[in-house]
Amino acid sequence: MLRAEGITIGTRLRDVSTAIEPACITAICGPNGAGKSTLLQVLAGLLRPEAGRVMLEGEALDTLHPRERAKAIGYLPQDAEIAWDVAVRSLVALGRLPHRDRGNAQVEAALAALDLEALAERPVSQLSGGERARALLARVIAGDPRWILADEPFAALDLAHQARLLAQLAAQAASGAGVVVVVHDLALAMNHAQRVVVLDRGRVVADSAPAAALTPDLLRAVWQVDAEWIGKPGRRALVTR
Ligand SMILES: Nc1ncnc2c1ncn2[C@@H]1O[C@H](COP(=O)(O)OP(=O)(O)OP(=O)(O)O)[C@@H](O)[C@H]1O
Repeated sequence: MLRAEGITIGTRLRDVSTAIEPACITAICGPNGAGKSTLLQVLAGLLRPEAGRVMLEGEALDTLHPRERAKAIGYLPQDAEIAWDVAVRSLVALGRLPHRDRGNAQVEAALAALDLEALAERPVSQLSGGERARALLARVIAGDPRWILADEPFAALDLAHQARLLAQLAAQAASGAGVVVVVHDLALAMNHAQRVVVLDRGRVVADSAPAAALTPDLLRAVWQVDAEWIGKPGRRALVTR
């Protein structure tokens, strides 16, 4: 379990508690500025809360050695910058740093999972935005973390690569990883997450199975939109009125 307990950071997060479970996909949703990225950074141990704490599998996250934390948690920031212009394969291999091994098998598997084999020798400066996003995610997956925290991983991806990434994240969850994604696409959360945490102005306003969390009433209260879900479970679409 990855547990946030009473996290407060100014008005960005106000007494936020949630328990993220392994072996499933949790979506964090909410309007712009709701605190989603802030919460993800806190869960990754990259931002210290003013009050509250994060517990990773029963231990306080801030007591773990940074290398142990990096092995356990793979974090993909929103708009990640790449400091060095290395080849894609070398970038993905950086995901093995906490393990202090080359992890060739994991690197090749991550390249394949994100459809990057043909780009493996290309310098990252010569990638499109979506290709770059896939390379950064491959770096996270190559580290084989027990927890994957990804901030809007689908934002730059075309439809085919979105579907492929979803399948990849679902496979990681099926093999036991806890997957947390920040998403704006509520249909994606509804259809593919097992759990949805909704933030509004720094507070948790829903934390449950998607259909119970993303009700038309909540969409109206939080996003100020009149909308309804159509279609069958697992294939829902959101229609605004
Ligand atoms: N470094 C910072 N210092 C102070 N306030 C910040 C900082 N970064 C973000 N904020 C503010 O904290 C609030 C939450 O920001 P956050 O990035 O977590 O929102 P978000 O839900 O991820 O938004 P978006 O959907 O626009 O990406 C916002 O009001 C934002 O302006």
